[in-house]
Amino acid sequence: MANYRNKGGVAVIELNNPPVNALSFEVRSGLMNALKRAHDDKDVKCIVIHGKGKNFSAGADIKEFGGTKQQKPWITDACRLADESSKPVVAAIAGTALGGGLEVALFCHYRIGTPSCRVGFPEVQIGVLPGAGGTQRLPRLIGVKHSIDMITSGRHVMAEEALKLGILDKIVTDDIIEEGIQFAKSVVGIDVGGRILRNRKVEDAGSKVFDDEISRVKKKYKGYIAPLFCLKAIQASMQLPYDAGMEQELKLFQQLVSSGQAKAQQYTFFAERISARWQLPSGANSQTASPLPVKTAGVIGAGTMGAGIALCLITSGIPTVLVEQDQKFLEKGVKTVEGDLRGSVALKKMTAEQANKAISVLKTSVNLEDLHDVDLVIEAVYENLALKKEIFAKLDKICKSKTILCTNTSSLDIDTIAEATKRRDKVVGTHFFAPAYIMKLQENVYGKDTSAETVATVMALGKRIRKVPVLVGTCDSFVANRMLHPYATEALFLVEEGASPYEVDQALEDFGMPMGMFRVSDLSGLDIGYKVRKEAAKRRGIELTSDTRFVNGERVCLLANVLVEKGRLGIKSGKGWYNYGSPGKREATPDPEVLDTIEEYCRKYDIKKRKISSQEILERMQLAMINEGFKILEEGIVSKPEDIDIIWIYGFGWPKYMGGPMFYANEMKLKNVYRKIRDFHQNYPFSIHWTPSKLLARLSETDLPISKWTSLINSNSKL
Ligand SMILES: CCCCCCCCCCCCC/C=C/C(=O)SCCNC(=O)CCNC(=O)[C@H](O)C(C)(C)COP(=O)(O)OP(=O)(O)OC[C@H]1O[C@@H](n2cnc3c(N)ncnc32)[C@H](O)[C@@H]1OP(=O)(O)O
Repeated sequence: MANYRNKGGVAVIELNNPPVNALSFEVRSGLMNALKRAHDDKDVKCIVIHGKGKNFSAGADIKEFGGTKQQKPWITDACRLADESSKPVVAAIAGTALGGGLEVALFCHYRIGTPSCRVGFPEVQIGVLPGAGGTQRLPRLIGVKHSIDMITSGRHVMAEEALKLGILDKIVTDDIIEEGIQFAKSVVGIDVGGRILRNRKVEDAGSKVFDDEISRVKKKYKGYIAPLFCLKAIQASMQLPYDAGMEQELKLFQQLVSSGQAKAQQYTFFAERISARWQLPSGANSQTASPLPVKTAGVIGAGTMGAGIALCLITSGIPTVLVEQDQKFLEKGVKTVEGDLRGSVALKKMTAEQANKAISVLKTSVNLEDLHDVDLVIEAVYENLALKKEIFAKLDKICKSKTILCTNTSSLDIDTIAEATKRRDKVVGTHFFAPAYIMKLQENVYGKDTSAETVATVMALGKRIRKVPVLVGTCDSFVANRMLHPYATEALFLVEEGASPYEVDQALEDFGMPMGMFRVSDLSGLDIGYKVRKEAAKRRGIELTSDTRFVNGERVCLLANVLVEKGRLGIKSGKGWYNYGSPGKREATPDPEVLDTIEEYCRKYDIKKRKISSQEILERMQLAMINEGFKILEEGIVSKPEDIDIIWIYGFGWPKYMGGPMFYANEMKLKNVYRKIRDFHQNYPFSIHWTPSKLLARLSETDLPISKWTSLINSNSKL
C-alpha cells in the first residue's frame, strides 16, 4: 500500500511494502489513489514520494510475473498523475530505486537521493525489460548511449554517477523525507513543463549504434534474449513518438515476461535467496545461529587456490596472513596476488588506491605459528589427507580456542580432518572454485560435529567476500564435484562411442555452458585429474593402467590418461584435448593427433563407433548428473534443490536462462526425466550412475513442482 499525509501543503506519499517496497498490486493502487488525492487537494502545492524504511523501491513485485496477467493498475497507470500534475512531484530516494522503482521516479519531475542510494534497471537479470516506460524515459533524460549501457547491463548506478548522468538532481545528506519536503517547496511556482520527460525528444544516435550494440550484446550476453529486446525498445524511443514507443515497449515486455528464459531467470533470483537460508540436520538454521566476527584471517598454501583465496579476503578488507612452507613458493604466490590486482586495475574493476589498500593488509610468513591470533584459517594445500590432518593438528595447538579452521578440500572427508583436532565443532569445509578470485561459488561443507555458529560464520564470510555461499553436507566429493563425475564420465563414453571431443564441447556450448567439458579439462590441467584418479584408486587398492576398462564390474574410460602419458597436459603444455600452439596460449584448435589417438584406442578395444547427435550428448551428460543430484537430495546432503542449481550456476556457469539442472529437470517433467534415465540404465548397465534415484522415481509419480519437492522428501524419510 501507500501512505498519504499532508505536511504543511506538501503531500508526502510513502510506498509501504517492506523490506524493499516491491510495487505489488496494493502499492500500485495506493500510489494511484494518493496521487489523485494530492492532485485534488487544493491545499497541496507539491508532492514528495519516498519509500518506507531503507529503500525507495526495488521495482515490480517479481512474484506477480508468475501468473497469466498483471492486475491493473499497472505502474504506468499509477504514475500517470505524477506526469501530468502541474504541482511539482519529487522522488526522494534512499537505498535502492530499481526497475519499476526507478520508473516511478522517472515519472516524477525531480529526483533527489542520499549519497549511498543506487538506481538501475536490473530487469535483464530476471529476463525482462523495463516495461513501465523506462526504455522510453531514460533516453529522454540521459541519452541513448548511457541508456543502452544501463539497461542492457542491469548494473546499479551509485548516487555520484547518477548525479553526473542527470538521473538525480541533487544529493542530500540529511533525513531524506525532510530534504524531499524542503526541495519540493523550493521548486513550487516553477513551471514543470520542461521537467516532463514524455515531452522531451530523444537525440538521433543513428542506426549504426544499434547494429554495433547488437553485436556487442550478442557476444557479451551470449544466449540471453532480454538484452536484445532492450535494444529494440530503446531504438523505438528514438524512432517513434512517445506513446507509440510506450506501446512497443509493452509489446516487447509481454513477449519476454512469458518466455522460458524469464521464468528460469526469476527462478534463479529466488533460488539464490532460498539457498542462502540454510539449515542443519539438528534444526539449527540461518535464523537461529549467529556468526562469529572475522577480523583477521590466515590462508595456508600460496599455490593458485591459496593465492586466489587470499586475494578474495584482502580485497574485502580482511587482514590476512598467507603462509607457505617454502619462501620461493610464497614469493610466487604474492606475485600472483599482485598480478591479479594489477589486472583488476587495468580492467577498471578497482582503482589503484583500492589495490594498494588490499595489498597493505596482506602479511606473509613461512611459519604456521604466525596464525596464532587470527579468527579464521583456510587451508589450501594440495589434496592429501595425511598432510591436511597434520596441518590441522598443528593449527589446533597454535590457534586461539575460538579460531575456525576451514579446509579448501574438494573431496576429502571433513570429519576425518576434524578428528585431528580437539575442536571438531570449529572445523568446516570452504570449497572455492578455480579461479578463486573470479568464480562466485563457495561450497561450504559441514561435518557431523560442525557447530551452527561455525556454519553461520563461513556463510557470512562468503557473503562478505562477494561469493555465493551454499551449505552442503559431507560425502565423497561433496555436491559440485560429485555431480561433475557422471557428467565428465559420460563425455568420455560418448567419445569412445563415436562423438569427437569437439562435438561434445560444441553441444554443451550451444546449450549455453561457457566452456565445453574438454576445454575445461585442458584449462584445469589433465595431469591433475590423472593424479586424483591414481590416488583414489590407490586408496581403494586398485591399480589403474591405460588398459583398464572396467573396475569392479563398472565401466571406466581412461582416454585422458593416454593423453597425459603422451605429454598432453592441457593449456600448460600447449596441447591436451585441443592444440594451443604453445604452452599457456588460450586459443583452442581441434587436433587431428587427438582424433588419431581416439581411433587407435577404439581399434585396440574393438569399440564400434557410430554417429552421435548433439541431443544425445546433452541428454546423457545432463541426465547422468541430474540423477546424481536427486541422489544427493535423497541422502540429505543438501536440504533443497535450489542449492544444487545455485552450485551449478555459480560453480560451473550453467546458464541462468536455463535455471540450473534441477529446474531444467522440472521443466522437462520428471516422468520424462525418469523414463529416459531408466532407458539409459537398461542400455548401459555397467555404469552405476544410471541406477535411477529413488527420490526421482517417487517424484515422477507426482505432479509436484520444484518448490514442493522438499515437502515429499521431508514426509518420506525412508525412500
Ligand atoms: C504477468 C503477465 C504480465 C502481462 C503484462 C503486464 C504488463 C505490465 C507492465 C509491468 C511492467 C513492469 C516493469 C517493471 C519491472 C520490474 O521492476 S522487475 C523488478 C526489477 N527489480 C529487481 O530486479 C530488483 C530485485 N531485487 C534486488 O536486487 C535486491 O532484492 C535488492 C533490492 C538490491 C535488495 O537486496 P538485499 O538487501 O540483499 O535483500 P534481498 O534479500 O535481495 O531481498 C529482500 C527480500 O525482498 C525480496 N525481493 C527483492 N526484490 C523484490 C522484487 N522486485 N519483487 C519481489 N520480491 C523482491 C527478496 O526475494 C527477499 O525476500 P525473502 O527472500 O523472502 O526475504
